[in-house]
Amino acid sequence: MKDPATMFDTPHSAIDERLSDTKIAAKKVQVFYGDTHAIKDVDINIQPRSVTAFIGPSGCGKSTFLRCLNRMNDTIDICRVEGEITIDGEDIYDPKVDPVQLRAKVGMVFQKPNPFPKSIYDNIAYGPRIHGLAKNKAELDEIVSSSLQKAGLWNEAKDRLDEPGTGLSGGQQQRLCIARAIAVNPEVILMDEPCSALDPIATAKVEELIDELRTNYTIVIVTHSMQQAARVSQRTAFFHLGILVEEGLTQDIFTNPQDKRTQDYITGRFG
Ligand SMILES: Nc1ncnc2c1ncn2[C@@H]1O[C@H](COP(=O)(O)OP(=O)(O)OP(=O)(O)O)[C@@H](O)[C@H]1O
Repeated sequence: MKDPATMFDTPHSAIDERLSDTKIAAKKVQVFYGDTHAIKDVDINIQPRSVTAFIGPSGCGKSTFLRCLNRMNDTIDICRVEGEITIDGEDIYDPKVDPVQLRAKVGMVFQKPNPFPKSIYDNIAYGPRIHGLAKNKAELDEIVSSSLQKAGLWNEAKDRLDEPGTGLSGGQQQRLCIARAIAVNPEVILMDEPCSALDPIATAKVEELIDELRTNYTIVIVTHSMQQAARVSQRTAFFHLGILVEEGLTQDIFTNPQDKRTQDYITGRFG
C-alpha cells in the first residue's frame, strides 16, 4: 500500500496562497441523536474551490458533521444541531433559510449511487425543473448536456439519454449523481464516501472528476481511504469520538501531524 505521506509534490506556499479564504465556517457545533452526543464543539473553516477531506475511525461523526453543512440532519427526527454554521457569512440555520434552496446550493453525493427511477435525461432535468432554472426545452437540454459534460459522462450517455439511469454501471451512476448535483448550480458539493461502492477504475474516474471540479466548486468529502484523502484533498480534518482533533493542509496532516491520535490513525494503529 502506498504511504500517503509520500504522495505530495506541491510546495506549501502555493497551496497556502490558494487557500486563504473561508467558504464555510462552523463554530462550536454540537450534534445530538437523542442523548448521544455525536459531535462535540467543532470549529472549522472550509476553504472555497478546494477539496477538504474528513477522515477518522468508524463512528467518529464524519458523516454527521458533513450532513450539518446542508441541513440533511433536519430530516432525522431525534437529531439536534447546536452552534453556528455560515456559508459566505450567512447563517444556514437561520429560520429564514429554505432547506430546499440550501440543498441546491450545497449539493450532496452519497455512498451508494442513487439515481431516480427515471431516464438519464430526467435525472438531470428534475432539479432544474423544480427550481425553475430553464425557460424552455432548449435551455433544459443545454443544462442536461453541460452537467453531463462537467461530470465526465457526456460521451458515455449522449446516445442513451432516454434510457433509465439505473441501467448505467455503478461508476457511471455515481457520475450521473454528481451531474444531477451540478445541474442546479451548487457552490458546494458534499460527498459521503462517494467511491466506496465502486471498483478501482470507476474510483479513479471519480477522483479525477473531483480534482477537475474543485476549480469551480467547494468540495467536502468523507472518506475511509487515507490514500484517497491524500490523492484528492488539499486540506484534511481528522475526527475522533465526535471531536475535530486536527485540521490542516493534507500534506501536513499526513507527514507531520500535531496530535498523537492523528499520528496513530494515519499510521494504522487504530481505526
Ligand atoms: N440516525 C442516527 N440515529 C442515531 N444515532 C446516529 C444516527 N446516525 C449516526 N448516529 C450515531 O452518531 C455517531 C456518529 O456516526 P456517523 O455515522 O456520523 O460516524 P462516521 O464517522 O461517519 O462513521 P462511518 O465511518 O462508520 O460511516 C455514532 O455513534 C452513530 O451511532
